[in-house]
Order: sequence, then structure tokens, then C-alpha cells
Amino acid sequence: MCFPSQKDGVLTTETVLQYFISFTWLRSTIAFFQCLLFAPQNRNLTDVSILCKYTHLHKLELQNNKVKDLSCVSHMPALAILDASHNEISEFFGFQAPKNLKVVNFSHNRMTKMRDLSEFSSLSKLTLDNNNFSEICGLEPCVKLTHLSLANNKISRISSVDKAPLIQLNLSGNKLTRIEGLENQLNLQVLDLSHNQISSLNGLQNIHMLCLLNLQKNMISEIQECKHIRNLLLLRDLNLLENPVQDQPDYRLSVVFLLQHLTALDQENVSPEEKVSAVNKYDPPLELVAARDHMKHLVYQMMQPQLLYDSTLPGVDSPYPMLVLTGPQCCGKRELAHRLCQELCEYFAYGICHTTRGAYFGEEDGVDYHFVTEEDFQNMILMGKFIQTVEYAGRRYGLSRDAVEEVAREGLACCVHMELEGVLSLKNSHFEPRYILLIPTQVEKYVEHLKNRDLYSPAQIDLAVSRVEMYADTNRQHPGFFDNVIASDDWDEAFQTLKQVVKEYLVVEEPGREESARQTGLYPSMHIHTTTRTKSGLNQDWSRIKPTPGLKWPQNMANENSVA
Ligand SMILES: Nc1ncnc2c1ncn2[C@@H]1O[C@H](COP(=O)(O)OP(=O)(O)OP(=O)(O)O)[C@@H](O)[C@H]1O
Repeated sequence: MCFPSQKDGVLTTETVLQYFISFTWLRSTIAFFQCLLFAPQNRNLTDVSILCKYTHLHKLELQNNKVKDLSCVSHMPALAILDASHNEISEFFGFQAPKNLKVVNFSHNRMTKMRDLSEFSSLSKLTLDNNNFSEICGLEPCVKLTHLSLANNKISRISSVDKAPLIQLNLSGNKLTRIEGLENQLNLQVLDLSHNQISSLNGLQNIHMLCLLNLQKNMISEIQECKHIRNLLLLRDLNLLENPVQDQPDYRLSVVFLLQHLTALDQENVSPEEKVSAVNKYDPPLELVAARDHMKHLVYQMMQPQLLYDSTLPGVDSPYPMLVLTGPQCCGKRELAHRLCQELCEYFAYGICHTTRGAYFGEEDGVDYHFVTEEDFQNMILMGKFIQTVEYAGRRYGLSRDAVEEVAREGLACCVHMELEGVLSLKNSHFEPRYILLIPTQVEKYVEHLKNRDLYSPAQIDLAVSRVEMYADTNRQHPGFFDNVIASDDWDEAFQTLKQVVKEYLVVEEPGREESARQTGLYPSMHIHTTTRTKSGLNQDWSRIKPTPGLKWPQNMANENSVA
């Protein structure tokens, strides 16, 4: 389009005057031009040299012309804002520096090489999109540069931006293969690295102010890459569209789980429901795990032909007496369970769980555990054999109905040891055991003990130690959840306390008669002391039992043998 005053793309005085906007400020009584705006856009201008005369220009907008030479800017010492986008300029800052030049837009030009910008240290916003730069350089002196955009160039490395206090950086549409040189960008809030060939998010760990990260159309293929940005707690908006990672199963839920502070992922809001589903899937609360476990075994059990378990029938007044020792791995509960079953063998027998882990040296199949294969364990689940199961350190453990039943048939109460997840699951069942927590109170001693066992890797030791607090916390948060809590630092002491506690449960009547009864084969009546609690810690009774070793308990034994 040609203007009357514009001949062959040459800017003339008439045109200049047409587009001037001037502000007059009064300082004392003298009026003078302080700031001028000029906007001859879309005019096919090729020559703007006439602007040399306008030395007071504050803002110059020349976008969408055909300007090649910007040397006129050398005569504008007051220039603060320069927009020369969509022109044909090939020289990068080919003019003397206006002292206060702050904002420059050279996008859509023909620039190929950056140069040292020492004279342009006031620059705060620099837009260089759609040029032909293959390297970022010369920006070190720009210590006020907060916005830098170099989209759609040919840059293959991030460099030279170390000292710039960037808030926004756009390097979309380049040839980047990795994220580097951003370690010191502590203020960066918006980062656009879309349309590159980046395959890892490594390098973003330190950018703690980052709020928006665009990585659309890159080469990120692993969900685990999100771990590099997991600690960026201000990150709200992440775009991973058109990356191979999107083909991973459960991609969205996994990312939402790993980055729970996100409010938008791939240009879609992350809903609270999604966050809950993600947590329930990847780190479900213990209660949920237990409820699922219980439900699973109940369903599989119901699918089997129903058996009448005469020894462990539930009853409102007569729940089967059972003792559960719980606590972190290797806190001594297993040893104490065995010892208790030996010393109080007329009341208790050890409930042998199943496990998929291999036997340790000295362990016996059918004594410590039933050692089974993964496949056998799975089949047992499908056959409805288990009351509860857990996965611990990659191995599976389960208490079978038969294990309890075997003990019950002997007229004894079953004593088992298990982790907290097992307790939670068991609390959903009709069994109403006594739960005794054995907890290490001296962590160093506990660690020492774990190490001395020579069985556990450092990761396993860390896991076990980290769970001590979980037990303590459960005890604090849910008073009554455990019937008793015993410090397990010294196993002998712990055993004495345990025995005493258990004897308090078992109120043996007329102890003097015990010996004569034994001699005559008649056992004293004994009942388990009644206290008030429930599955969650309130109102549960242990029924009175009268064990007759070697004999099968009658179905309604508890009622028959109740001691008034
Ligand atoms: N059926 C079960 N349900 C829940 N937890 C169980 C079950 N059986 C065993 N466990 C627990 O799983 C954890 C790992 O058991 P494992 O026997 O492999 O450990 P360990 O190294 O011998 O330690 P510990 O001396 O505590 O048994 C232990 O804390 C154990 O009590």
C-alpha cells in the first residue's frame, strides 16, 4: 500500500508527521518534547533514515515493513522501546546504544548472529523470535533482562543467560535436545521449550519459582522424568502434549500423582477428583488398602463352597480369641510370638502365615512360614483361602483361614505377628483379636539390630526405620487402636511385659487348682479378661475360653464354657 508522501518505500517528513504522537511535559516554565511515539507500521518502508532527525524519540514502532538498516536509532539517545519486528534486518543491534533502551522486538527478521550487548545493559525485554540464530551469546552483560524470547530459531544449546534474572524464557521451536544452563535461573516463572527434541526434564530441578512449563512436542517418553520437577512446588501448568510419554498406560493419572500441585496438565484443568483417584491408585491410604484387601478375600471366599468353620465361628458374644503382635520389621515380634506360644502353650499356638519370600538361613517351612511361590500364593487368593494379605518390601504375606483354624481346632488361641496393613485389614474381618504394638524407642539400637541381622539392604533398613514413626503416629492419632504398646528395645524386658499383659487378658481362676487339674487331665477354667474396645479401639470383648488341648472346641464352646 502506497501513501501519497511515501515514494518507493522511503519514509518522508510528511508521513513521519502523520504518525507522530507527542507528549509535552512542563518542567519549571520551560516546555519541551520529552517523549515521542511513532508508528508507521505496514507501510512497506525500506528506508527510515529520515528518523535520524527525531532525536527525542522514546518509542519507535516499525513492524511489518521492509527495513534493512536501523542505523538511525544511533541518533535516538532517549529511545526506550523499539519494535522492528517483521522486517528484513540482518544486523543484530546495528546501531549505537540508546542509554535506556529497555524493550526490543526484532522478531521475524533475518538475523543470524548475536553480538556482545555490553552497551545495552538496560535491556529488560528482548524478543528475537523467527530469525536464524543458532547460538545464544553476548547476553552476559544484560543483568536486567527479565524476558527473553528466541522462539523458532536454530538454537541447539542454552547458554549465555546465566546472569540474566529471567522471569520468562521462550525457546520454543529450536533444536534443543537437553535442558542446560538454567541452573541459576532462580526467578524464572514461565518457560516455553515446546517444539524441540528434549528427552529429559533433568536441569529444571532448581527453578523453584517456575509456574508454567510448556514442553509440547518434544521427545519425553518416561513418566519418571517428572521426578526432576517434583520439587517445583509453584509449578501449576504443565504441557506435555505430543510427547511419546502420552502413550504410557495411565499417563495422566501418573503425572497428576507425581505432580500433585498442578492445576492444569496438557491444557486441561486437573480436577480434585483426578487428584484423589491418582493418590488412591499410586499411594492409597492404609485404610483403603486394607478395605480393598478385606473385600477381595471376602469375595473370593464367598465364591467357594461354603464351609462351616466350627472353631472360629464368629459370634456376637464370643469372638474367637486371637493375639496379634504388630510393629516394624525385626522389632522382635516374631521371636516374642514364638516364645509366648512356648511359655503359654496351653493357651496359644503360633499362626503360620504364608509368604512368597525365600526362607532365611535357619527358617523352616511350616514353622516360621509356609514358603510358597508367587503363583501358589495367587492361587490361594483366588481360592478364597486368605483372611488378609499384604505386600511388604516386594514380597507377599498372608494369614490363611486354615492357619487360624488349625490352632483353633487344638482349643487354642492363635498368635500371629504382622505389619500395620495386616492389622487394618484384620480389623475389617469378624475376628476381634487383641493387638499389641511392639515398638522400638531407641532408633540407633533398632538400626544396629537390623544391621546385625545381616539380611537387609540399606533401602530395606530405611524402610523399616521410616515405619517406626508410622506406628507411633497411628498410636498417637488413634487412641485405643492398639490394646497395648510395649517398647521392644530389649526383647527380654519386652517379653516379660508382654507375658504380664497377656496374663492380664487371661484371668486364670483358682491357680492352685491348675497343677492338680493337669495331673488328672482336667484343665482349669480360664477366661479372657473383658475390656471395652472395638475394632477401632472401643468396646470389644474377648470371650471367655476354656482351652482343652487336643480336643476340638465345640461349635458353641464359648457359650458353654462361659464363666459367669
Ligand atoms: N500375614 C501378614 N500380614 C501382614 N504382615 C505380615 C504377615 N506375615 C508377616 N508379616 C510381616 O511382614 C514383615 C516382613 O516379614 P519377614 O518375616 O520377611 O521379616 P523379618 O525380616 O523376618 O522380620 P520379623 O522379625 O519382623 O518377622 C514383618 O514385619 C512381618 O511381621
